[in-house]
Amino acid sequence: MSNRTGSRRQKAAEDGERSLIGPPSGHAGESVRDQDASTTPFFVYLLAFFSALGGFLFGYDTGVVSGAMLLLKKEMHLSALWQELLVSSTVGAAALSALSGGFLNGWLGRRICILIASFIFCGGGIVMAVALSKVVLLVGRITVGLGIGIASMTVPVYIAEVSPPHLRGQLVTINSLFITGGQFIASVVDGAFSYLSHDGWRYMLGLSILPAVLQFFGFIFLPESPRWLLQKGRSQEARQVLGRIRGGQNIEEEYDTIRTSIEEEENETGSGGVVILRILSYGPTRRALIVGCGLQMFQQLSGINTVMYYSATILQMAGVREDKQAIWLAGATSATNFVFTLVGVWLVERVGRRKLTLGSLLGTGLSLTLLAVGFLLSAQHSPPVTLHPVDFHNSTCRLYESCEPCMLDPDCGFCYLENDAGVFNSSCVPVSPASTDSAAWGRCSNRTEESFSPYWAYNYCPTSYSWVVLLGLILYLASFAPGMGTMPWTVNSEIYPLWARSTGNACSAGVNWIFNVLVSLTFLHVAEYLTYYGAFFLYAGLVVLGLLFVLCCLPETKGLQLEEIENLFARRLCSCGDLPASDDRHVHYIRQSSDYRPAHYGAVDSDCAIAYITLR
Ligand SMILES: O[C@H]1[C@H](O)[C@@H](O)[C@H](O)[C@@H](O)[C@H]1O
Repeated sequence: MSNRTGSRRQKAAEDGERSLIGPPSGHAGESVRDQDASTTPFFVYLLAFFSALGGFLFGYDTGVVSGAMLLLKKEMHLSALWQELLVSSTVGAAALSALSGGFLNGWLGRRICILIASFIFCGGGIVMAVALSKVVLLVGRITVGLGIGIASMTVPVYIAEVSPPHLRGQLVTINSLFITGGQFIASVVDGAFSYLSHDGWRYMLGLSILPAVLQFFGFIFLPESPRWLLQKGRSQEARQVLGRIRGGQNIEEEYDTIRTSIEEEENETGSGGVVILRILSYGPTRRALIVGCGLQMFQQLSGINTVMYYSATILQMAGVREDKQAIWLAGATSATNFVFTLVGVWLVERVGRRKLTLGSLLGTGLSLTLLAVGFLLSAQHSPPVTLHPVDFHNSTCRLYESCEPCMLDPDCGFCYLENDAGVFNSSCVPVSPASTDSAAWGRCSNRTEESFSPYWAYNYCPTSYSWVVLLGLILYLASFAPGMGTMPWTVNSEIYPLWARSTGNACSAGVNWIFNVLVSLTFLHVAEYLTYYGAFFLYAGLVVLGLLFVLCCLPETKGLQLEEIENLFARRLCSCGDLPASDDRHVHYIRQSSDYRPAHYGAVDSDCAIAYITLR
């Protein structure tokens, strides 16, 4: 450890002690640490609101497409490939732009990046609303994806940098609330415009222009992050902005901490060269990056987007047969996701990031297991195929004896009648090449609304165990949303030192989007090989790995100033044994900080001083 690092630690230790005692006498006002909600200026909330509109657009544009697709595939005669392209191209573009957003963020600043993102959102929205062909529509979807990527990595960083420490977790988590809020509003808009069978999709996709315009004009008047300004040597402006967002509080301590931290970071790691290489070659930032990317990876490996995407199918299994009804009820799924994200906002500063994430992972793992058991019971009691119509094309569908293997084959669907006694007169027939909504031929190729017309089940089987799956779905959302849905974004916004923050967030957001594409693109294939219950057992297993990862690697960042958090990664990432307290200065600092009980150390060997901190 260099002397400089030691000196910064020493200063941090002193700051920590100072904060325990309160501001020295003669201080002009409260320091930022001592603020509480009653003294937090309204301006900070305003900044958080306008930035989080980026999160709203992220949620809206990723969520709205499922409802729009139901209309689009009929109006534009979209093949399965085109449907897949229109959904995944946005997520793929988001991955690319999130990765390159790090450079833009460091170069142009947070504010300009948010302005660029909202401008791109407007452009993409307009292109989609007026698109006359599927190719133009694809261009629009890629454009909004570019906006989503930049917004997803910039907004949490901006909010974290302008927030006072005691509110930072809550304000950054509001961005996640806006993401799930965007997904919820998208499902309501989908429901409302689904009645407009001609051009309804134009309104669904185009409505995102409104929040984008609001954010663009809002940000013309809002300031740049003071931390970025100071890093760029624009100290006068930085001081002004800090004064403005702290609304008359004493900003000297915070200003000095940021400035000292920037100077020392430059001395320790140098200022030239490729940032990602500097991050990887410097221990504390390398460890932070592993934690940040790991959290984002496990967020997506928990299967959230698969569960959300297939919620309509799950509801159909549960007996919801009408398309429109399924769209509205899928809205209830995103509403549940939204409401439980609110619980996360409420809990983050009360229980801290680490406990929230651990609790969430535990619940997510258990509910995924319940989902898997529900699918297993449904598979074991899958209705038999009773009719075997002559198939002139010799498709594989004629070989199946029950619904389960039939629905797992992407080329087949289950056609059946149902009364109080259950399913009868059922057959397994090929799906129509034009649309998965009907069979290629036979009774289910031309269905009518009449009560004796057969049902067509594609991708699901009717089952009496649907309540287990439904319960699993609700418990899943209730446990995922408050912790795993929010904390990866929140923690990433705070764990990197200033020089590495843009690049660190770019990488971890990129990892999030890459795993998002991977999980959604592979789900149907995984289900084909492992069956639905196998796929959900697999996700549950991955969540257990995530639980171990968080248990061993995620330190608590609650209440610390951004400049102090780097210290938590000063030693090797530890595993979960216990080690007696040591005299290390860092440990001393953590122990003195008013937010904590004497620290609890987990370690594998004596080289490893801090693994985690038990909160009061
Ligand atoms: O944090 C968000 C949120 O949980 C969303 O519901 C999900 O769709 C996103 O992939 C995730 O990053």
